Amino acid sequence: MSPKTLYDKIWDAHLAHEADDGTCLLYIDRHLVHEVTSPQAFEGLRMTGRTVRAPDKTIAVPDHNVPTTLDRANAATMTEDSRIQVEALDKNAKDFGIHYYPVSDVRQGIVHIVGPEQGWTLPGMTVVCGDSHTATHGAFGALAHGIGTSEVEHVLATQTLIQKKSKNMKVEITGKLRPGVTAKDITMSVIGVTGTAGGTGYVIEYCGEAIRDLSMEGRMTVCNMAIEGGARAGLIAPDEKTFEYCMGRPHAPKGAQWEAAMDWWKTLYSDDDAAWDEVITIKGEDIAPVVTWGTSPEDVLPITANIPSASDFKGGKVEAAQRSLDYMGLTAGTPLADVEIDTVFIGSCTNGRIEDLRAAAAILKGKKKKDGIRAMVVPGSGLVRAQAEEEGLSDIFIEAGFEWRLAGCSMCLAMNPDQLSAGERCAATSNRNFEGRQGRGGRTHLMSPAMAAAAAITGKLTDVREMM
Ligand SMILES: CC(C)[C@H](C(=O)O)[C@@H](O)C(=O)O
Ligand code: SF4
Repeated sequence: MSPKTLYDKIWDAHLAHEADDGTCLLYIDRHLVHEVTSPQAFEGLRMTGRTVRAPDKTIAVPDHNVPTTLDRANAATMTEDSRIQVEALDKNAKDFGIHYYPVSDVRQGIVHIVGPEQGWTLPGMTVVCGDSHTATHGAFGALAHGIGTSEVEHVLATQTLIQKKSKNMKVEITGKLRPGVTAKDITMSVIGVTGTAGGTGYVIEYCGEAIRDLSMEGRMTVCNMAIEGGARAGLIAPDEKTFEYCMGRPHAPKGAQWEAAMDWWKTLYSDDDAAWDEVITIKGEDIAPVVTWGTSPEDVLPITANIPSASDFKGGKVEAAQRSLDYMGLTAGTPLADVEIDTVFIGSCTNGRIEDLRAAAAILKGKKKKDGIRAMVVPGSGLVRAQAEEEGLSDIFIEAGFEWRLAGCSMCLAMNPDQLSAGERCAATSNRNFEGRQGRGGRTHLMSPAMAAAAAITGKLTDVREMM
């Protein structure tokens, strides 16, 4: 048999049909659904009298529009548009008989945090969701694609997806990370190297010692941002950590089924002599704690750097850099560590898991946020919130002056009441920083949870290593 990459193996195992022009039909193991990209898809089924083909493999949860304040059970906390979308999901989940975690359920949260947490996401699966950050699930060695609303309807109706095969890219992070450097710094640094278009046409497999050393939470952070680098999906080969994370989860296989699954999961790695269309290697020791200065995730620099000038760039990027600097209200040459912030947001599907909250709490313990800073921690799910409370992390956040919220996408994007106002500058642990992402005129600097916590204390972008 010819050698295969992990992507090739999962692809081949799910290929239902291949047409002469290379268009393929893939079988889908898990379909995750949220309230933003599903209403028209369910409407499409209704209009044509179709049902959901595999309700047992279809899992829905509202996340983008839900308020995160304690009074959110009161519908008046939502805008009209949000309420319509959430109520539509409530109704569609009931009418079509799919798995559902409503706002009132402690298991509710961001779809990409709930899937793995409940054991829906497992190695070797194909996972889709009408959401670009479905890439997150690749951390389990699952082929996880974001899809559009018409594809959501197609998967609901047929449990298959029309796809063309992508190329294989290997991104290897060798050796160890230095202290203060996290999964978020890895994934942002990779985009700093490849650019936001570098992954276009590829599925990326992340590997190397620094990736192996990451927890499952960290691996999810890395794969989460594969899409920000333009890739179709991100993948990490499953290993003992993956199996241990999955074992005993509510929807993971049990007993003999677990053993059978393990037989397949253990074959899920890229063969030694597999062919790669592109290989990128980064030394773990070369990665620093990074922040973004501009309005694209590729605008990444170590926290010790200065704000660049437009003339540092070439071609079309010159104008883009100037526009970014103007929008961000930044002056070239200023040290990044001198940039003052107004707001801190710790959360999102990139960094809203328990380990992220632990990392932020470790920096904040016994300290207070700077006066005048608005700071919030938004756990990625109700279960993350409960665990953080049990571990005493919520007390650390509250004593430091943070708001301790309920689960949702929150300030990651401006679709719910948690938003920046014009000109407000935010240290954010999310994954996108384009103009208006967190609210019209809002300015976003992306970074790790530990870096965001450090910024809350000083009121500026801060090198977390000075606080360790
Ligand atoms: C609303 C949704 C379609 C969108 C996505 O696909 O990523 C959102 O989750 C985001 O992060 O911008
Ligand atoms: S947390 Fe942000 S990136 Fe993740 S799904 Fe929600 S809006 Fe998208």
